[in-house]
Amino acid sequence: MGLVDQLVNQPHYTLVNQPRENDILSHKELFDSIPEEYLSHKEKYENAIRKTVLYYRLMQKYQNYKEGSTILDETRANYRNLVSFAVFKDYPPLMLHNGMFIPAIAGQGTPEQQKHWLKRAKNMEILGTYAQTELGHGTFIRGLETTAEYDPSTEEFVLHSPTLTSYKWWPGGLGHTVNYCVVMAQLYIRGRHHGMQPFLVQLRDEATHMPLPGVKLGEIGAKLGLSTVNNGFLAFEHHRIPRDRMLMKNAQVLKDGTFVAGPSSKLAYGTMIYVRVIIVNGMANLMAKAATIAVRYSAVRRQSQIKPSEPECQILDYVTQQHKLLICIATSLAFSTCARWLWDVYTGVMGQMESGNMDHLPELHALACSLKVVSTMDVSGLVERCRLACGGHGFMHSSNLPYTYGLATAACTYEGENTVLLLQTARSLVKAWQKGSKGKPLSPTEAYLMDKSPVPKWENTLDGIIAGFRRVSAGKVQDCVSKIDKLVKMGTSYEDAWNQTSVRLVAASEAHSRAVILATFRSEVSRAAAALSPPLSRVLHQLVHLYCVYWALERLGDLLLYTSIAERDVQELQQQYEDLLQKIRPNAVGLVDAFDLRDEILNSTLGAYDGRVYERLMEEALKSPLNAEPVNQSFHQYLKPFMHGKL
Ligand SMILES: CC/C=C\C/C=C\C/C=C\C/C=C\CCC(=O)SCCNC(=O)CCNC(=O)[C@H](O)C(C)(C)COP(=O)(O)OP(=O)(O)OC[C@H]1O[C@@H](n2cnc3c(N)ncnc32)[C@H](O)[C@@H]1OP(=O)(O)O
Ligand SMILES: Cc1cc2nc3c(=O)[nH]c(=O)nc-3n(C[C@H](O)[C@H](O)[C@H](O)COP(=O)(O)OP(=O)(O)OC[C@H]3O[C@@H](n4cnc5c(N)ncnc54)[C@H](O)[C@@H]3O)c2cc1C
Repeated sequence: MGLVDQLVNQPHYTLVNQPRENDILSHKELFDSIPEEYLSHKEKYENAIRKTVLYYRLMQKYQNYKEGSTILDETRANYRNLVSFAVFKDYPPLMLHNGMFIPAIAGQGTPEQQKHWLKRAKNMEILGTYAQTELGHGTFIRGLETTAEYDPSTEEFVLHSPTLTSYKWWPGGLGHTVNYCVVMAQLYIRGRHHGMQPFLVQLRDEATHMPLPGVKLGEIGAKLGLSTVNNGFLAFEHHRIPRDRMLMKNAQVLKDGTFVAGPSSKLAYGTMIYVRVIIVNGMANLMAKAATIAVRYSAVRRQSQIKPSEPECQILDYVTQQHKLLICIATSLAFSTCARWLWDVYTGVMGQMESGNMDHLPELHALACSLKVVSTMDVSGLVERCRLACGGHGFMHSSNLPYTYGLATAACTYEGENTVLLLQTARSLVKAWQKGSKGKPLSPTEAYLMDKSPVPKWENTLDGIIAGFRRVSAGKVQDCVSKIDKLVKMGTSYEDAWNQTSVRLVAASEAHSRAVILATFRSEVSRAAAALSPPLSRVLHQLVHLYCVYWALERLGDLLLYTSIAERDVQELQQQYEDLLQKIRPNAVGLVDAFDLRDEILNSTLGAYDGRVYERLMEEALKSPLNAEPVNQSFHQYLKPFMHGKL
């Protein structure tokens, strides 16, 4: 399906904008009469549960899960991601149920386990989360302390949290919502350690919802965002579960305690790769939402004059405002394009692994890490830029930009903290360099590292810019390898040499990611454009061009170091950029309208389609409980005595 077909006809569009009678968003009981900002911490959660039940009941009614259609396809349709923005400004308490619990069973369970548990989970008969992170460890998975000791005499695993730092900490929905979870624990059999394995554990009684004996549960408290996700803590006190609760698709434990290893110990980490792939698309959606809000507001808002003789102009006519916002439109398209490309890579590798071929897993891991990092890093920064571009009204919760920032920035940390994941990709790049230097073939996305041709004359074209970013990445990787080799030759251990080079390694990893993103965005749009009308093809190519030139200007230092770009090229690039802003400006509102995000999904006083910004801001202000009375009781209780010197 071409790019714009994907844009306009993505599955979720058919689901979200389906005929009125089936339209979930037409059910107004899903929405809040009182803005959730005015609810207490506890009320917010309870209201979120109310809406969750309504939302899922409607989803099950309207979004018929085709038997055999995997949760991966449904999630890919963006359906939940987009429509849930309408019902929940933050993510719902069941975000992890669909986002990780079900995918973990699908990816780690045997066919029998999938048959039994996936059905119950998809029918919402049980609710689950994914419990890996602990109070003391998030990144360093091998350092996690929760244990699962196999007892062959009873054919059970004994789960235990030996220390406070071993308490599971963060899993969404864990506090008070879910009654099951996939727990990642260190497996021991007769005192021997068999690595991290996934266990499907019941936490609460299915009838009373009371925590089971030996299970301690609670929520971790107020956070920067995601206030309705009910992130919680979990501790086990020698809690016993049957042997068949270890998810045994990859590794198995036989009745007598024999451990049968899987093809790779890293397969237990497979759910994280899947989620990182999904996050890239989620970021594209968040960017589309913020860009729609900020661009529409910038078309409505008039402020100051460009010429004294003229009326106040749309703030979108300021080139500085175009500089802030047009890259946001291009960024959303870039990441939605890359997300579909990465999803196809993911499904391809999963298919190969089903037949035992693990060869492409390392490249997929490196790609998933780097694209998850760059998409979350860029979108967090650009959503904040959208907020700032809307002045004071962008600071209002009713604009929905602060919430959108919270959703984006959280993803810089969860599913692998960004620095750590860039170092993972760097690990892959250094290994590729070392492999290529021995004449061995490299993976398709890393093959450019071995381009030893002389640095060509710089060209201010898309090909020239993409080739330039590849030169930067290859140059940075080579510098890292040289520094590490030099340190090791001086007697430094490889590990210390790696750590001393890690700032450069992170930069090399980001450069590689940008080279992949620019090339993918460009090629996918070119492929789609062939099927489009000339005007549409032209504007999409303008966005690709803007995206490439923007990042070339953002990374000038690197290009000056590793390519033959000269001063006059830079001047020309800057002019190209400003010309593109001027060309795209007339289509800016049409482009965000093409994201086709309904008012209910935008959930924003500034981004509504009718542009009645001021009326909506006032409507929302009057919903504040403080506006229910002209004088608040605190005047009589505190201020008046204080002002009269009596307090
Ligand atoms: C807007 C949002 C949009 C959408 C959202 C929708 C859904 C989202 C749903 C849920 C998201 C919400 C909440 C998030 C939930 C979580 O956060 S779950 C917990 C996530 N935690 C992590 O990601 C932990 C990060 N840490 C790690 O991954 C690893 O510890 C490490 C990779 C950093 C280091 O691992 P080590 O064991 O130390 O090993 P290493 O020596 O570095 O690497 C060993 C080899 O293993 C390879 N490898 C590592 N990880 C993987 C993997 N996942 N898959 C495959 N291979 C892996 C690595 O490459 C090494 O290989 P070598 O050949 O080089 O040895
Ligand atoms: C909103 C939210 C939801 C979450 N949901 C879940 C969930 O549902 N289930 C779950 O299991 N977890 C969940 N998490 C936890 C999340 O996966 C962890 O926070 C994340 O993996 C980072 O681990 P950490 O918090 O221990 O930070 P650390 O790993 O302690 O990182 C702290 C700092 O140390 C640095 N650092 C750590 N290791 C290295 C290294 N090797 N090299 C260089 N620098 C390093 C990091 O870069 C970072 O700057 C969630 C987190 C958030 C914020």
